[in-house]
Amino acid sequence: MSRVKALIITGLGLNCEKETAVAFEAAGASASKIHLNDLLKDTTKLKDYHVLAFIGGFSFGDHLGSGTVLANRIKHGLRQELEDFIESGKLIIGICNGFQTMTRLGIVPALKGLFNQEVALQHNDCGTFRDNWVTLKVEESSQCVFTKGIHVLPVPIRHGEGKLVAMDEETLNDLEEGGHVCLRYADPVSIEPTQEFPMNPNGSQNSIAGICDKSGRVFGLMPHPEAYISPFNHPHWTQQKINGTLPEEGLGMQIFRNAVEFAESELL
Ligand SMILES: NC(=O)CC[C@H](N)C(=O)O
Repeated sequence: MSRVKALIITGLGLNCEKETAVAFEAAGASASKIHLNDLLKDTTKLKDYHVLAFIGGFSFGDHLGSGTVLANRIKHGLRQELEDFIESGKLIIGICNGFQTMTRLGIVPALKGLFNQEVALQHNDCGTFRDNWVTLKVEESSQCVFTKGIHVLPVPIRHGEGKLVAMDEETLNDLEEGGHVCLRYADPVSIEPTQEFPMNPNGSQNSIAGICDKSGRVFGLMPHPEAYISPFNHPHWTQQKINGTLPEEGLGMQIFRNAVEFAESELL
């Protein structure tokens, strides 16, 4: 077990804490699950960790838009500590509702500094909640620490508000040119980014599924890598077993391994 410590914020309608903790632990870290209210009562706890995870779920019932209330609670109760955490070079991952929260908080992509919202995750173009597997193409030129060395990633999505929209054309260009785009929804055969539904489940601009800040250490994505930690999570695992392509572990683990390895080499 490495000395890397991951903090998973729980409570208030979030619901992916167990699988996210299992993923970090399988990658060699120790994972603590702390209720947001407990963290807000003692905000000094945050500095004891190397990796922070904002997880998936339905925080505050998605009222006022997914992630909005949670982002406000954090902005008003943990702002300085979060800024210090980021400035000290530590890692943050936001998955689904966590990504929505991070964009509302303005800690990703943070093109013009922290705590300015620059992108939004809007209602899916199809108008409904979607729950299906997608293929992600990794932008290998991105500085993202979490996606290093990965080329293609099959993962599930489950969200109603996942359409990434930049606040204006200039922001979209800056995202593209600054290496902030790390994941795109792709056609599973050609691995080319696509706007086509349901391969692109929400209509995200430029097929964007995940982005990072300029350091590559603050990362958010709509799909759920923590839901592919066992090879048997994949809907086609029996076929994969027959044709010899069943991986040894779920491919989502690569994201957590990258995080733990980076923290081990840079932060301990
Ligand atoms: N799985 C999730 O985290 C869902 C996020 C959010 N509640 C949505 O539906 O968009």
